[in-house]
Amino acid sequence: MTYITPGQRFRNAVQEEQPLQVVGTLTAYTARMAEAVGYKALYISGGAVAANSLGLPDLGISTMEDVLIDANRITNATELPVLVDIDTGWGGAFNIARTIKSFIKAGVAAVHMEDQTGTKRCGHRPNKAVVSKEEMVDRIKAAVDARTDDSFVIMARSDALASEGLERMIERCQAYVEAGADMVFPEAITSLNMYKKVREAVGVPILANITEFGQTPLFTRDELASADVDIILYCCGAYRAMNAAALKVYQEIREQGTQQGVIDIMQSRADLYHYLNYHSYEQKLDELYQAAKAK
Ligand SMILES: C[C@](O)(C(=O)O)[C@H](CC(=O)O)C(=O)O
Ligand SMILES: [Mg+2]
Repeated sequence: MTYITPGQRFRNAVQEEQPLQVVGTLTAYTARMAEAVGYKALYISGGAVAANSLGLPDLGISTMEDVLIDANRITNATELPVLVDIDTGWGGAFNIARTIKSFIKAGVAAVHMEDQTGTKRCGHRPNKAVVSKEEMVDRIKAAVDARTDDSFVIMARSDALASEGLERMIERCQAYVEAGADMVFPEAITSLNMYKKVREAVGVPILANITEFGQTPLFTRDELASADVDIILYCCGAYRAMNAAALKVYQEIREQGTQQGVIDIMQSRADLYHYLNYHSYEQKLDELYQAAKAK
C-alpha cells in the first residue's frame, strides 16, 4: 500500500468534497465517532483545548505543548487528516519553526496560524489587535521554511476584517499567499459575498468558520458552496453540545438524587463500545486466553 502523507490526504479531501466539511473533535473518542459518521477531515480548536483541556479562556494562554498533547492523542486514534489551530504560532520565527516541525511529527495534516498579536482573543470577540502585514508575512515565511514535508498544509488566518475592513484584509491574504500560505482562513466574515470576493482574490482554497454564537451567520453548506468556499469548519458545535449535556447531568443528579431523568441524553454502553470496536478487542482477548489455557 502506498503511503499518503496526512498533508496530502487533507489536500485530496479538499479536492474531493466540495465544500469539505471539517468538524472539531475534542478527544480521541469523538474523532472516532466523526470518522464513523463519514467526515473526511477533523479539526482541533485552540479555544477547545484552552477551555476543555485546561479550563482556561481562549486568550493566548495555552502553549504549543498543550495543543500537541491533544493532537498526538487524536492523530493516534484516527486515519483522517487533522487541521490544528496553532493560534499565532507561539512566538517569533524560531518558535514558529519548532511548532511546524512538532506538528508534522505528531502526524497532523494542516495548521492555521493567525495575524493577531500574541495576546490573542477569540476571532469573534471585540477589540482584537493584529500585527502588521509584514510581521505576519514573516510568520508565514518562517512556517514555510521550517516545513520538513512539502505536502503539510499551512493555512493563513486573518483577523483583520473588524479593524481594517474587507479590502485591507484581502490585501493581507494575498500577501500571505505570496509568502507561501497554501490556504486562507478569513475570520469572522459577515456575508456570503465577502467569501466570494476573498476566494477570487487569493486564488487558493478558503475556509469558512461557521462557529455558533459568533459574528458569522450559520450559513448552510449550499449557501457556502454558492460563495465558492472550499472548506467549512464547524469548530465548536460538538463540544458545546457535550458541555451542555454534562451540565444537565450534573444538575439533575444534584437536584433529583438520581440520573433517571437524563438517561435519554446519555450515550448507551452499547454505543460507547461500538465506536471503540470494543467487541473485537474482547474476542481477541478470549482467543489469547483460550490459547494460553490450551498450552
Ligand atoms: C476557530 C477558533 O479559533 C477556535 O479556537 O476554535 C475560535 C472559535 C470560537 O471561539 O468560536 C475563533 O477564534 O473563531
Ligand atoms: Mg482558535
